[in-house]
Amino acid sequence: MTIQDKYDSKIIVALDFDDIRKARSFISKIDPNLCKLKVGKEMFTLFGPDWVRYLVEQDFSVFLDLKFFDIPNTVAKACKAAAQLGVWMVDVHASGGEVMMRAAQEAIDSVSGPRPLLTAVTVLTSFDEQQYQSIGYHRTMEQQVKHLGKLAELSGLDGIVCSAQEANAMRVELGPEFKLVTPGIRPAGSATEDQSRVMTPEMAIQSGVDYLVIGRPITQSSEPLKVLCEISESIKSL
Ligand SMILES: O=c1ccn([C@@H]2O[C@H](COP(=O)(O)O)[C@@H](O)[C@H]2O)c(=O)[nH]1
Repeated sequence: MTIQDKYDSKIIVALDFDDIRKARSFISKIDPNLCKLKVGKEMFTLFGPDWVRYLVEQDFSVFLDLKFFDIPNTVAKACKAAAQLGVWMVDVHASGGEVMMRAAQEAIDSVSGPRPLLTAVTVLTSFDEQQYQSIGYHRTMEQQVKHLGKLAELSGLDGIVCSAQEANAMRVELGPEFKLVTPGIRPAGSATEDQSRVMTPEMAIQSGVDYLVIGRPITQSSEPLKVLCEISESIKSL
């Protein structure tokens, strides 16, 4: 049984702050009904598991986005440790392969109580076709996302991290229950920064995405709460 999703928000705010006071100030203004939270490599490296535990204690659904990619035993142990923190979602790289993903799933299942969702990163949303080809894959990027999505499904995972641009095709390929988690979300007019495969929140929801990961357009704004509420409102009736 997976950890119950008590709150139905589809927005996951990427908490990529280097200053814990700023992160705490942002969190003090929101509540778990409004959004879920993602802790990635920066905040985890700076502030560690105590920061994750704190967010879980505040009743937020936390996505621990450390994108594990290593030999099966190492990834399995890391996933087990993540599950013990009480997070709602954790991820690995699908490129780690079926044996690694199955080991991660089994490790998470071995933890008593409800378990986190386990998702797999397909092709990073910062990649465009040219950057992707430069690392030597023979498939097109969309074929590769599809291939890794199928591999994640075969390995028993709950969903994938992909770009919203691939969501329609992945929904057809992977069915209605498989979770589609999409970074690279940019409200109209926002800077794309290092993201290549982007989509607006409204279009992403209409493409069948389950969860929108949004970082800088909210966290770097002078009015983060206002931006978050506007995005939340814009997808409410979709
Ligand atoms: O393919 C991926 C996988 C993960 N990410 C993470 O999502 C956020 C996006 O932040 P923005 O500021 O909205 O660009 C960030 O934490 C990434 O590590 C991703 O962007 N793409």
